[in-house]
Amino acid sequence: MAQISQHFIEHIEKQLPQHISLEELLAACQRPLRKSVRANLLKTTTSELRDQFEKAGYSLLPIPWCDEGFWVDESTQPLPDNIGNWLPHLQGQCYIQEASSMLPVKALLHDLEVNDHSKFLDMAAAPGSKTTQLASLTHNQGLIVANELSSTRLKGLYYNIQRCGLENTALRHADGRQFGQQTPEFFDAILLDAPCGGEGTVRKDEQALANWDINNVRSMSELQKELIVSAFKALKPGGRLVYSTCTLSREENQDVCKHLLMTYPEQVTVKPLNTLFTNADQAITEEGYLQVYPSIFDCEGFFVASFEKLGKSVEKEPAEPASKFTHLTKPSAKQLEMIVPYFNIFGWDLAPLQDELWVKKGKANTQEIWLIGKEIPALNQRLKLNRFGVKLLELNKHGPKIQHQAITTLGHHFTQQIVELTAQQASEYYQGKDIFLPAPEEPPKHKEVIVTYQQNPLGLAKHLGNKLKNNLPRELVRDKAFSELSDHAR
Ligand SMILES: C[S@@+](CC[C@H](N)C(=O)[O-])C[C@H]1O[C@@H](n2cnc3c(N)ncnc32)[C@H](O)[C@@H]1O
Repeated sequence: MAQISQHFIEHIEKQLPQHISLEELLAACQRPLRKSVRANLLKTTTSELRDQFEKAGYSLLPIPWCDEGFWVDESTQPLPDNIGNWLPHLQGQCYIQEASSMLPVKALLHDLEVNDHSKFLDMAAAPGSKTTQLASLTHNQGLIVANELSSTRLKGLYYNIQRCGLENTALRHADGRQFGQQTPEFFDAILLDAPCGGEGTVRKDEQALANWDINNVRSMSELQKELIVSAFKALKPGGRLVYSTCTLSREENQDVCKHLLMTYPEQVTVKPLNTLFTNADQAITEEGYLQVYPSIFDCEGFFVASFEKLGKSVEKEPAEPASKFTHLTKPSAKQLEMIVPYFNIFGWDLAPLQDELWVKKGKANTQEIWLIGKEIPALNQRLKLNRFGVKLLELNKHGPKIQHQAITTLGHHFTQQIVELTAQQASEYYQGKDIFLPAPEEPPKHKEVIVTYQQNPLGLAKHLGNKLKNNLPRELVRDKAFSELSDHAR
């Protein structure tokens, strides 16, 4: 049972809009949260994912604001706790994401024109539910900078970005408050899913309101105000800023938005969210923000506000560029003569992307070939990016070797050297095991093969005739990987 501090109850009672009853809110806080999942359109379709759940015996309910998301009815069988080890999850076809947390990206993209030059910033991005949602809905178009302050959480973000096949995302490990100064008026759209008190998460975390303290709310609000101003400065005139939290207190929501409006009275306007989805008006505030209480729509509490930038907020030119691509060089003609034919073996013609190839010095006399989007070099002049690009190859004295990240991120380009696995074999592959072939066959001339399951690339293996030698990176091995959801639901 959720423990709810009396101080919180007294505080929120004063702030509730007329149509929200305190009793209903407190009762909703005690109900367990419905689980929801979102299809990653970079790796599957919504209907394919629905089929996988329905085949396992689950009924699904649509989420009104997210066509790719659905609630999973657990009344007949619960979802397994270790759903992260389920093959479609490991392959990045789905993301377990709270329904209301799917709102901010929907608001960010609502009527927004997106093209290959669009620049997005996800200012507080880990563990990546919204970064991956954004890339899924924009089909890897443009460039996303995913920033995160916590180094521990950055690792999870990187894992999810790779798992979900994001090609266009650069990671940054910095305080979001730096962007306004370092990249003024640079991004077309910015999501600030701010660090917050998490009051809306009590249905999932019974302790979320146990030790509630107004002082924490106030200090969080100060940080959020600095972050929103930084985000606004980093936004191009005409650009879109979405501010969101999973908390309920006005101090961390409306007051933060008010601070932005008061700081830039001439340059900012609210984009009302009342038409974002059918029934959005049940959650709309008088300012045009969405304030989802756990008692409406039966999900987590969430707050979402959307703004448009009308005019410049920064007069000064940005400071000198911070860093250059000092550790990267362009491939030589000789290297290109090796790289391009090598990828032809896998059925991918890399020649049109030659301008995006870079060489980096690897470990022990190896060289690495990276594919780095055209927009990144200019951005890296301004910001020190921590991780970017897709590692395609390692070159050593034995020749080139294709890399795992190339397979999972760019797998759709590869048409040759493919071995399709059964569900059982795919689970064994993720468990780090070699796959013994029931009928030994002549190994192909080129022994490196891409293993797929349901046509989705899982990684690399070496075809030795009687077995496929597992080449999955050790850190991605999952001893408990499984293929059948229903077998694990008990
Ligand atoms: C609400 S969570 C983000 C959730 C994420 N957007 C998602 O959907 O998966 C807020 C994140 O902000 C990070 N954070 C805290 N202070 C920050 C700061 N000053 N700059 C950037 N990120 C910060 C936290 O570590 C946390 O990961």
